[in-house]
Amino acid sequence: MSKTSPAAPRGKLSISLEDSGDELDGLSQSIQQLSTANTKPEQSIKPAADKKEPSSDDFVEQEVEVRLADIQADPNSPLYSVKSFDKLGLHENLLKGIYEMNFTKPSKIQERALPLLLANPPRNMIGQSQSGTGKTAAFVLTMLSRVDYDLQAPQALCLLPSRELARQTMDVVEKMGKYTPMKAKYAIKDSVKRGEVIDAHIVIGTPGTVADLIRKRALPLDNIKLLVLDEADNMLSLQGLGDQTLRIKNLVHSDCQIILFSATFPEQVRTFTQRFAPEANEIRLKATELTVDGIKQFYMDCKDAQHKFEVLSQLYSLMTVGQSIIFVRRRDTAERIAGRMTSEGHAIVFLHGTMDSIERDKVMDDFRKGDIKVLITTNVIARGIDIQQVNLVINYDIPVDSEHRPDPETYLHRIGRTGRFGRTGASVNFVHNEQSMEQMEAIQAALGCNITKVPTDDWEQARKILKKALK
Ligand SMILES: Nc1ncnc2c1ncn2[C@@H]1O[C@H](COP(=O)(O)OP(=O)(O)OP(=O)(O)O)[C@@H](O)[C@H]1O
Repeated sequence: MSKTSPAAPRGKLSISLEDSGDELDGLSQSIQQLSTANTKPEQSIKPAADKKEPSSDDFVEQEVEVRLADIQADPNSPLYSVKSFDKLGLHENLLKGIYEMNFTKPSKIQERALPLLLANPPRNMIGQSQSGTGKTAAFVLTMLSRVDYDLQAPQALCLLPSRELARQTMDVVEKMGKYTPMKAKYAIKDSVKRGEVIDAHIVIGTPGTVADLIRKRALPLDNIKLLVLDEADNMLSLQGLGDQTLRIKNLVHSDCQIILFSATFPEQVRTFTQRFAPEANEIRLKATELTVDGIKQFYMDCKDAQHKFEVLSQLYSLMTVGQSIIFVRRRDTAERIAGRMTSEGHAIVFLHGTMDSIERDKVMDDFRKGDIKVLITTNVIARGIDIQQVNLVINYDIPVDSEHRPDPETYLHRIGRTGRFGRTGASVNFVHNEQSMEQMEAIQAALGCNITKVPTDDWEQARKILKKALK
């Protein structure tokens, strides 16, 4: 695959996503690009058969695009960039895939990370950017650019924390790689037949299954030149998947390019990430830059645990919500609340980690298609899941870590299921006693964000506040 490669950077780079550098100079150029970018690439690629009469959906889509263009022209936005995709050193077949996905301009993380990721000799990367700002495209395009399509063997291995995220990432790989001869394969539960040896160029999986396949010699690692960890802080956390991830990393060549991406890199994993990906180029956010402006954050003060359910039920009776995700701490709570909501006439499904693969896939597919509007779940899908129609996230239980300490990272990932790529959304936290109030306040202080009260005794007022935020 021929590639117009940008000049390789000299030495290690450490960038803050908010540093301005050449951005102001590029503003007028960027506005010019926007006015042409919106029409040019899509028109040349979309087949004529796609043309149809405008429907109300088109107007919604157009509105988002116009707003997105404004946001992408704002130097303070994480979606801002000065360059177009054509200037990032990508192969034309990948550009075709990108434009067919209706991406017109890169986001800040894409613009900054891609030239570093594609430079030769390959260099490790630790990349941080807010939720919903397009990190997936950055590492997917790197995998698709780096593999040798003439070699039928796994060359890029992408590890992520959940089956659902693996499936979503595969979808992006297939769309972006549509005009390449790439082969990609899952390494998730029930995806590889007994006796099968994976020969796909790109492998996407969860660490447990990947480790298992390596042990069974079903996943050869000799040609792996790229190891990607999405949700890297989670993949490296010692209470979580850190052990398995480290074992896998120790089995790949020492000169393999290591790419770590996440919206969060808490202090306690920083040293470990730097050891895991030595000499990496780093793109970091400050603690105060982590929240996404488009997500309005609220809380509702419930009288006790029982009242939380009444408030939830009332909320869904009064509000017209697009799609929403309710997060709870425990699997049994998810099932119990789904049962009670269903008996009260609300259409809701649950998803958690002990369900079998077929059930999980069906729930997620139904929710993604929009057949189901409300999903209640645990932290299993707190990270990475991208469903643009989700405009409300409810923290039925405030997120805490395994030692019951407030967990700002999980909070950020959970609320980040809405407000994707410049869209607006709302999150509502339920507090019901002193402890949960303190936990929420600790999260608010850690992130320096504003969480506004919505009354539980004046539903007309509550409806107004939330309706405005959900617009
Ligand atoms: N340049 C772009 N132009 C338009 N849309 C984009 C662009 N890049 C990404 N998107 C879209 O933005 C959404 C969010 O992207 P993505 O899922 O990669 O975010 P993320 O940064 O990985 O978020 P998270 O931290 O939650 O995992 C997706 O729907 C994706 O298709």
